[in-house]
Amino acid sequence: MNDLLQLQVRDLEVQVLTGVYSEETHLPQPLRISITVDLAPIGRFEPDTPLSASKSYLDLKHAATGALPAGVHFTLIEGVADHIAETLMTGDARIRRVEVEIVKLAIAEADEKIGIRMVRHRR
Ligand SMILES: Nc1nc2c(c(=O)[nH]1)N=C([C@H](O)[C@@H](O)CO)CN2
Repeated sequence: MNDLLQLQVRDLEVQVLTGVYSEETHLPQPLRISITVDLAPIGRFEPDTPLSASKSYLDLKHAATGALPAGVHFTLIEGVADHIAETLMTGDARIRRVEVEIVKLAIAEADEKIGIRMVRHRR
């Protein structure tokens, strides 16, 4: 069985211009975004192992915030997920798999969670 290091950011609330319908196409709306990235870990992390031996989980947060293009409307939240996955994959060749979950907060009528989970593997 292969060893695995997963980095995560969970429940990040981000305002994104997204939506299929005309009433959604002008204003950003809140998405709750969670990301998991799979890496092959080094053989052992010692107390003094530097960050360069792993990957900063802050890079995941950046992919879902600052790296999203301002002013671009994503018709589907799948497009948001793919932009995040591509930012992470192109930024670090060690990443083997990216999982992005997005909940569209504005459409919940009670406490239900409506959205997607996308998994992209490096090819
Ligand atoms: N798979 C998806 N289904 C739907 C999306 C989406 O982005 N991906 N979006 C909508 C609408 O924008 C909806 O949220 C507005 O109420 C519907 N289905």
